[in-house]
Amino acid sequence: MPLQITDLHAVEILDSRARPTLAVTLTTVDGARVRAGVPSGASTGTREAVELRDGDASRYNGQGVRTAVGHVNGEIAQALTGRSFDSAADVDRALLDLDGTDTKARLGANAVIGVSMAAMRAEAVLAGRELWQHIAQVAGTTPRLPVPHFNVVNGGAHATNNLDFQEFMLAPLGAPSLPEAVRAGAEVYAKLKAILSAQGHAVGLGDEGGFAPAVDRPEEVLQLLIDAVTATGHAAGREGIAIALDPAASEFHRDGGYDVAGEKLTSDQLIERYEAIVDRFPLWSIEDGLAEDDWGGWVRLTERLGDRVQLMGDDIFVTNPAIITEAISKKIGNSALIKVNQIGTVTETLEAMRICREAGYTQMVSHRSGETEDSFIADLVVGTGSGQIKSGAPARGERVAKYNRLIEIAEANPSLPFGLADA
Ligand SMILES: O=C(O)[C@@H](CO)OP(=O)(O)O
Ligand SMILES: [Mg+2]
Repeated sequence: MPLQITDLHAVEILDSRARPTLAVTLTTVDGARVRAGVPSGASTGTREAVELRDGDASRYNGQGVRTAVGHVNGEIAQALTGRSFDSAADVDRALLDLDGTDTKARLGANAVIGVSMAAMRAEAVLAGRELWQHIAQVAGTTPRLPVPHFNVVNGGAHATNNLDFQEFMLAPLGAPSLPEAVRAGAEVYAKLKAILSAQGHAVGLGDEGGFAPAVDRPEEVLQLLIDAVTATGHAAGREGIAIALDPAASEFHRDGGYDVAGEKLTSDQLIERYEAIVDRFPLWSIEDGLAEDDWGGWVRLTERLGDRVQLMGDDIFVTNPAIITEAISKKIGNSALIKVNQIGTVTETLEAMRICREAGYTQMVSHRSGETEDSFIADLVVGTGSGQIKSGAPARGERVAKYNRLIEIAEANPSLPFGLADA
């Protein structure tokens, strides 16, 4: 069914960090009316699509996002309304043509992704399908419920503590179902809070809803997580709850070295540190273990640890089909983090995921540290069957909106498989 847009409208709203972002409402001639909220990162890769954004909270001036909102309501609305598109992918192509840059810097990647997400939603409504079912149809994939990855301790750019590693996640790989995985995550989260409190730590939260204790050494945090897992009666490891890390190493890569808990490490020393961590803890995945510009280090990291753990590229790959293709040819990592606003259209996101699938790279769909209540990524992960999602802690509305949508899909579709997908 053709997609004929009669109205396109953006409004400036707030993200979960009290910074401006935008929501786009799209109406079709058939009366479908859908909305999409645009997320925004803090530890962004330098090669991400370029959003028109404001500065940090202290420099909030509303100018960047206001410009993006103006582009949706002006130039983009003018170009798209009244036209009939064969598909949401056609809308994405029109957006790319209209922007005319490689990075979406002119119209703003945040303006573009908002319209793109809304177009995919509208197409699903017109096809009479749930969004996840429609995405599976468009991508030619087999739907599956993912293992949620709960970021329960926040550091790096997401918290004001001195912890250099950014994310410590619980991955209930052994859970029998999605709702049970969410329940397990919530149980351990509550236990971790109790353990931290009992040890005199503050239990304030970082940007993604995880605790942000004043602990510097990553190994100490990992031990706390394992204590919380076992104290709730779960097995620590792949048969129960495993651990996933996102050190976000670009953020502590300075002057050619890596600053970890007061030490300056070379790439190889940091790789050795990861090997020791993998020996000692039930770690199953490391995202951005090295910096985005340390491609040589990434090759060695993959040689050393690629058979033992998932090595996922986020800042280094930025959901970019061309960069992922190059990285695959250089045997860098074995997995990609997938963020729709990193590349800027849903079509290119699905293309990045297809390239990964064909190369045997696993994929994890991800939120951003600045989020809205939009749960698009829950449908994206189910529809593409990629088997893994991260959406922060099992707390805070903008994070649980995604987990709750997954529970809703799981309850309504008991025959959907749950768990990791084959690479
Ligand atoms: O590094 C990351 O993986 C993300 C999401 O957790 O953080 P940000 O959105 O700040 O880039
Ligand atoms: Mg990351």
